[in-house]
Amino acid sequence: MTERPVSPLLEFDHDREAFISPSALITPRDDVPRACVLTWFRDAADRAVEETHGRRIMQLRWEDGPRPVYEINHEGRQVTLAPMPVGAAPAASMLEELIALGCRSFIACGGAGALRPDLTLGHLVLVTSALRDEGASHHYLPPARTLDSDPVAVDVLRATLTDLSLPFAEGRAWTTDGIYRETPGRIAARVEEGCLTVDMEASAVAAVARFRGVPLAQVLYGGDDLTGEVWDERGWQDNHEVRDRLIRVAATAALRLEGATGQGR
Ligand SMILES: O=P(O)(O)O[C@H]1O[C@H](CO)[C@@H](O)[C@H]1O
Ligand SMILES: O=c1cc[nH]c(=O)[nH]1
Repeated sequence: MTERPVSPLLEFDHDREAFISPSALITPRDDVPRACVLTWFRDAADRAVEETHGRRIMQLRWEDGPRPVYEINHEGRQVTLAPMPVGAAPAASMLEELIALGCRSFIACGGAGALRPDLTLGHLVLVTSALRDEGASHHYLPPARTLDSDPVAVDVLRATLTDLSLPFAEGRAWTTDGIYRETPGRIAARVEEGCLTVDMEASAVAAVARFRGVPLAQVLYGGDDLTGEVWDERGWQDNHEVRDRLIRVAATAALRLEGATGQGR
């Protein structure tokens, strides 16, 4: 009998061809901006569309309802803005569809639980690597604890944050499928492994981007606080100012990344 690993997630399949291919389902469109912002801030995405006189380009069809994809106007150019679903697996599949649609340079912005006391509410974190405590990335890359972010995309995002005089920390994100299983022991172990934040998608979207050969970098802001005796929610999801600003910063960086990697049309 074949020896099987203890978890099916450790059983990586190197075959690049899958039965259902996003490029067979989705026709690439010339009118979709190649520079793309992925955001988990649905509220701020709606505001950005309204404020920049953007438009809905299309709706991706999903079983739990349509997922809109927008185009916003930024610095006199167009950028795709994709409100992303929460969770590693849905986010990974949505990114697949955006790549099939024709998007080519990606900056992701989201919020995350803070694992270090200096990550005050709204403090930015440039993700340089992610700890793969989720399932989705294991369908794209061989098993490993961590995944480094794309170095070119990280450089562009770092330069953008610096040019805009925005203070930021940089380091590793802990991506988990188990938001309600962040136990004290697990948190301590992840901090020991160098994680600054905890989120639910960073390593999964990084893995899809690596697999498909598109550049992607991510910036998160310090949201709820996991460093104390008890959880401090800090009202992190009401921080409109930082969420609106992050979408603009991500759009600037996505356009720069498009230029830096020659991904423009
Ligand atoms: O603001 P976002 O990026 O959604 O951040 C985090 O918050 C959600 C969980 O509440 C997950 O998506 C996690 O990644
Ligand atoms: O995934 C997440 C996001 C925010 N806060 C958490 O504790 N976990």
